[in-house]
Amino acid sequence: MSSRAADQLISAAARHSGRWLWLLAVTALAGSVAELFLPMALGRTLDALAGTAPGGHGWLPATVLLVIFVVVCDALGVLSSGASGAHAALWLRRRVVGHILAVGAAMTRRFTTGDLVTRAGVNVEEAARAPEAVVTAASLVIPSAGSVVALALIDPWLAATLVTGLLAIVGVVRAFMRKTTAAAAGYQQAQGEIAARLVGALAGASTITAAGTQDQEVGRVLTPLPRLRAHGLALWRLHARAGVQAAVVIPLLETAVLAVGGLRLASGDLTVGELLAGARYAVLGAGLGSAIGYAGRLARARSAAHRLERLLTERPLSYGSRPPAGGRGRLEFRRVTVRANGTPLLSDIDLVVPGGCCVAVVGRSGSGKSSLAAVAGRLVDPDWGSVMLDGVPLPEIGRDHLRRAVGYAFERPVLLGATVGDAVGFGQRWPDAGRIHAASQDACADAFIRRLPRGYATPMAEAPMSGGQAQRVGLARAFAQAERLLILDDAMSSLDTLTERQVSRALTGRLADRTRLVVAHRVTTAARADQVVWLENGRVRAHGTHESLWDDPDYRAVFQGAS
Ligand SMILES: Nc1ncnc2c1ncn2[C@@H]1O[C@H](COP(=O)(O)OP(=O)(O)OP(=O)(O)O)[C@@H](O)[C@H]1O
Repeated sequence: MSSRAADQLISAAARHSGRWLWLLAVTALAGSVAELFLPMALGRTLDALAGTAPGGHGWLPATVLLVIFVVVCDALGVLSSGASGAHAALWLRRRVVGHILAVGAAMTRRFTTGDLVTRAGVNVEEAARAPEAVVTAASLVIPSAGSVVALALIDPWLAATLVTGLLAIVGVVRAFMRKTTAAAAGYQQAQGEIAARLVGALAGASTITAAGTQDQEVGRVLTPLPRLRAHGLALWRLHARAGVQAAVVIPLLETAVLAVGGLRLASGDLTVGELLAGARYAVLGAGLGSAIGYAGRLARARSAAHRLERLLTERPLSYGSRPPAGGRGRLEFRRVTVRANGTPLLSDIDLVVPGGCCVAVVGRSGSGKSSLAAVAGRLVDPDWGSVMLDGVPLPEIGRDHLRRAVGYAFERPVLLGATVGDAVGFGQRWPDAGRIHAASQDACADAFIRRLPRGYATPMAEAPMSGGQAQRVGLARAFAQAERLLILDDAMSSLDTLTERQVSRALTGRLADRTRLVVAHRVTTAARADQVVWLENGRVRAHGTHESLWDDPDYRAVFQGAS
């Protein structure tokens, strides 16, 4: 992964930090410049009070004003650094979450849910701190560079001493930053793994309780903990070592400048005021040592930005702008191949489903039925080949057109929306109550929805549903949406026989004006369909009517065990 891409992401976040980052830069710059003048003003004030410099009484109020100015700049700096970080996080989070959802199903094939949540949550926060860390660290260079110039004006020997010490500090900061970036990457990786395992365990909470394996599960979820600890300790060790090095180098540097200044004072080449100013400039110049804190923050931010960049390189589905051509939902697969991690899930599928036809997709578990359903309505794109709806390749169809034309129902639907009615109308720009009710009737959901305390207006949180009821609402959602192509991916598996028969009747009756692709395990579903596509190991083993295939004992074996 290139650190250039991560740096570009940080630059983009900086550009979206709003005016606050500018305010931070201006206050940091102004405060640093004011701090530069402070030692000189103090030195002049002392010389004036001691009577070694003429007419210096104006220096005292100027010094007081400078101190007030520095304090105000500090306060504004704290405010603007927080606000700019919040703006950067907002922009990054929108970009990352938007991208994750735009890539869709393909994203969850490559990253686990817990890992994605960690990246979009913790890592966004960390990366968003980079712009502020860069600006603040850059502002530390100004007092150091200015101190070198000021010391050169007072005495070149003092300046040479400071430069030598600053080179040592820069070396410490650079080494610290390099090592911290690597340790932070390991830490964030382990964090993501723990989150991924925890989300997996929560999804299987019932299984874990039923198996009584909570204790083992805690151990499994926390398996990456020793690695997390090791990286955490490495980070602390790096901080501590750099802190000690800075704690040694900074006073040594200040003492060295003071010692050289003392010698120059003794030889009469410096005044007392100049020595005081020189000592203050040495402290100011050595302030570069505090860049270690910002370097640490920047290192974590860069490794977090790497992790975000890794997500952003996943290609989202891009849509064309064409409406689907006229037709009844003729679906055509041409040499469609889908792979995951190098393994073919579907190979060379050539298939034509006539418009308005009901096709059952059958096959043993793992034969590729869901994969076929996923490419049929463009939840994912095939790696090779193409899928066409009424003669138009799916990627050329505009998103709104495509999503209106195709409706999906799944085995375990996730019901989104504030109310039950919203969940049925989810995905429609202007949900139509009549359409929602009709779709719910076709899915045998209307009766139980009306029995809820507030019917269709019942909030989802107050409508706990069984697996079969959730499937019926999921079916209703698909029926309400699909204008041309309805894809049911094992979406009736939890329905009782009577309900399944009623929904099937709607599928071959009121919904028969659109093409229907029904992934099924039940022999009755295959028998009711106009055609059956029989998949085996990701290939079409046979295609025909159920009756014509039934003579084949291998075909009959597909349904053994299923009702
Ligand atoms: N994201 C993925 N990454 C890798 N392999 C996958 C992925 N999704 C599915 N597979 C594999 O692809 C094959 C086909 O899976 P698919 O879900 O399409 O089968 P299916 O016929 O629908 O199975 P079932 O009837 O059990 O639902 C399986 O071997 C499965 O392990």
